[in-house]
Amino acid sequence: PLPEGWEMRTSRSTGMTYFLNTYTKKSQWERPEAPADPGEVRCSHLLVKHSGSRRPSSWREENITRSKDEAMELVKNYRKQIVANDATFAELATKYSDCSSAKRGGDLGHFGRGQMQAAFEEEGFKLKIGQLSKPVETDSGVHIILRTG
Ligand SMILES: N=C(N)NCCC[C@H](NC(=O)[C@@H]1CCC/C1=C\[C@H](COP(=O)(O)O)NC(=O)[C@@H](N)Cc1ccccc1)C(N)=O
Repeated sequence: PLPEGWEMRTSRSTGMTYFLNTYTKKSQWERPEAPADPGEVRCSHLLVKHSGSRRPSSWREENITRSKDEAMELVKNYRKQIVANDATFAELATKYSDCSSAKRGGDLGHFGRGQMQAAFEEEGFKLKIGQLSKPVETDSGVHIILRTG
């Protein structure tokens, strides 16, 4: 079968088979090997900054001094609470995320490729809708990402 998100079509002019990415409506001749790239995704994230963050300050804390290891521990703990249904992603992001998106339960809206830092983009585009990422490190700090759209 074809990987997720692709459809097989026959060219009306040449009768040749081609493949359509049903998300971006782009087509290609080669048979796809991987699920179709969604073009853009919608994600929420919970960011825990640390002393090595590119901007070690946030709405929560003027001067962030925790170590990267402490940030990683916090993120793993938040992830455990979400997976155990002890708290929702939005509740924890609203309370603890060092990103301004905390005000929106962590929602970043939709974004395409080339907008976010590489590690964040890679994970965000890899997640299925509704899936929670493992901890992801960027120059901003340590994130957990929830794909919502
Ligand atoms: N929607 C966009 N295109 N906004 C520009 C994103 C820039 C991009 N940001 C990142 O890659 C990380 C991952 C997600 C958030 C983020 C970092 C920072 C926090 O880290 P800091 O910059 O203090 O190091 N939050 C932001 O940018 C926020 N404006 C994101 C946002 C907040 C509210 C509503 C929408 C988006 C980058 N290329 O640096």
